[in-house]
Amino acid sequence: MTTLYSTQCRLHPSLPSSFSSSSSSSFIQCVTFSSSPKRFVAAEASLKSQPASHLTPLQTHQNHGATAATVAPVENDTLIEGLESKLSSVTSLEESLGEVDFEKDENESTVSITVVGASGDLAKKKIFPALFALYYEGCLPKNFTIYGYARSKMTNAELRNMVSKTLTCRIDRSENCSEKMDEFLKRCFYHSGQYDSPENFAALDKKLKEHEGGRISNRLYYLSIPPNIFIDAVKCASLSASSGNGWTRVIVEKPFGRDSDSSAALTRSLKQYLTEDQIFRIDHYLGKELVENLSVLRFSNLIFEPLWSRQYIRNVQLIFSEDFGTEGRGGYFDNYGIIRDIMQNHLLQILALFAMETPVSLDAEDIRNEKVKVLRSMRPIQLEDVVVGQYKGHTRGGVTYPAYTDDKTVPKDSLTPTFAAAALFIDNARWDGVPFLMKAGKALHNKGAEIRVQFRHVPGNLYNRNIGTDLDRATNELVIRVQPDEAIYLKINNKVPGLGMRLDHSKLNLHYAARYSTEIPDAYERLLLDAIEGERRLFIRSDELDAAWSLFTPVLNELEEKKIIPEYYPYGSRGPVGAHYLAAKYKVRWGDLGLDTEQ
Ligand SMILES: NC(=O)C1=CN([C@@H]2O[C@H](COP(=O)(O)OP(=O)(O)OC[C@H]3O[C@@H](n4cnc5c(N)ncnc54)[C@H](OP(=O)(O)O)[C@@H]3O)[C@@H](O)[C@H]2O)C=CC1
Ligand SMILES: O=C1O[C@H](COP(=O)(O)O)[C@@H](O)[C@H](O)[C@H]1O
Repeated sequence: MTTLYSTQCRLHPSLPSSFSSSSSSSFIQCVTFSSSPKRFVAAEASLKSQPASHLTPLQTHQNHGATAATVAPVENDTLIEGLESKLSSVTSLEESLGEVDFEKDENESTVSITVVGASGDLAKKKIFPALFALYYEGCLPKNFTIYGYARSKMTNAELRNMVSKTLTCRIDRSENCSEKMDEFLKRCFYHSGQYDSPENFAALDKKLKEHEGGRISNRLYYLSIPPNIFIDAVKCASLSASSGNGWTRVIVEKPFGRDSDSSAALTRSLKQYLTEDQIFRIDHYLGKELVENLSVLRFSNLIFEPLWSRQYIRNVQLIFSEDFGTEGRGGYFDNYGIIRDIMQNHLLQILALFAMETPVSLDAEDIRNEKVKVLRSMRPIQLEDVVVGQYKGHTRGGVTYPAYTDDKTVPKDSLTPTFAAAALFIDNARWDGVPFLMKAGKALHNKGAEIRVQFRHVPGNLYNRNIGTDLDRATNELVIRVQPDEAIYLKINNKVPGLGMRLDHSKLNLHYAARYSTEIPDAYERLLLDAIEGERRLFIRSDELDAAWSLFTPVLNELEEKKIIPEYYPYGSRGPVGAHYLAAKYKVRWGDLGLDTEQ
């Protein structure tokens, strides 16, 4: 096989002795890509004060390997059964799995990834599987170690057993899957400790140093713990387990506070121990393939950008729905509600990317500057422009679905919204008067996330007095289906073939499963890789966060102070009817009603 190589370099700031120290010294990381499966060969060289503009940004985790063959659905089942049987052998891993004998070259660097809260739901469900996927794809650096850290008592073997149960291989490239899993698990270790114990973190530091073997050591901490212990963990990691000669970064999970004040307090506390550059606030929706594609769609296609304004767009809809309730997370959820859980972060981030002006470049700061401008141009949200709902129990087909307040961790009289719809406006020249409608809910009839862009009427439409289709309703609509079954489609009016003249509303459809044979990476894969590479584009900067909270805090306070009673909707329904009145107030019809959907 011919192997093609290309090398790209990026400047990394190095923070030698503690989290908060600043240093003018930097080093360049060069990564060589090849078309062979082992395509990631990292070499790092020390360099002082090289201007970042001299460097090409890295784009590592795209597909550089050979294109995989499409696997027919019937074969997938067989493949999955095969993987399951391989997995069962991995689950019996013992401590004897042994540890990796890294080659020790002091000029090389290492990356140690510590998952703080490794015993928890997110770590098991998302973080370890994403790390394995990166390893499987050859995207992790050569010398890496993964540590799980939590209070639970576990041996390395027990952690490996736990982790192995959630690992899967790419369906389209399952070669050597169980060997890859074994290799990966050999790089996983566990350290039990308290989140507020400098001594326990010092013991972790000692173990990390043994793996790092005197080389340049880069450390990534993923805080997969409840927010009330973020600061304890950051403090201890900072004081006792930061890198001595490389970078130290911390990924912080949401929620970042519950309003402007608590968020600002969290940022202030984090900044006692970390610089802004070290904080990677994750919003996993930014790592989703179609959300990342938004900018590509807008800025690399001539046909969209000229239409992207109040002149042609009538309204924009951002819709999130889940067909299950808060099962198992009611304790967390009741303190936050759907507006904080989904709207203030995931949907607002999408809105900002959707509405921003063309950034100066693809650099993180240029993109984030544009997003902040959008957020700061937004009109304060009026209580009359918000509808809240809460799901109630429902029996269908002999199955009883619980009410939100049936959850034992939720107070019986809770008013916390599990559904919300809101109308938002951006008071700038591009978007003046265009309603951005958001809708998010749990325990609805389906699961999905999408962006719908409804265009204006065709002026003086020749076909208006026609002809099979009500053209007042059949305006163009661009739908970006983020999940599931990713797609981008444009609804257009088209002549029905035949001798007569009849129009129908059809779709130009870019359906990812049909167009691309590769599996779409999970959002956490992209974001973890970016954090390892120091790419901040998809992480939230503190001023973005402030602007997002400034927008939502007043209306959240008003909802709580006025004890607004949510509109109750049955589990599994389409949500409160109030959402339709809200849309109608702005002469909008929700695009996800299903009446004109998807042939
Ligand atoms: N789960 C999910 O789908 C999502 C989670 N998140 C966020 O990610 C973070 C982790 O989520 P998740 O894994 O669900 O959280 P968990 O509730 O599962 O907590 C993670 C771990 O933290 C420790 N822990 C839990 N509660 C406490 C406590 N009160 N005091 C000290 N330690 C505690 C436990 O480990 P031990 O007892 O072993 O120390 C637990 O295994 C949270 O900030 C959450 O909001 C964000 C998006 C989605
Ligand atoms: O952040 C969160 O996201 C999940 C939905 O994420 P998805 O990637 O599965 O769409 C949501 O269930 C959870 O309540 C929220 O905290």
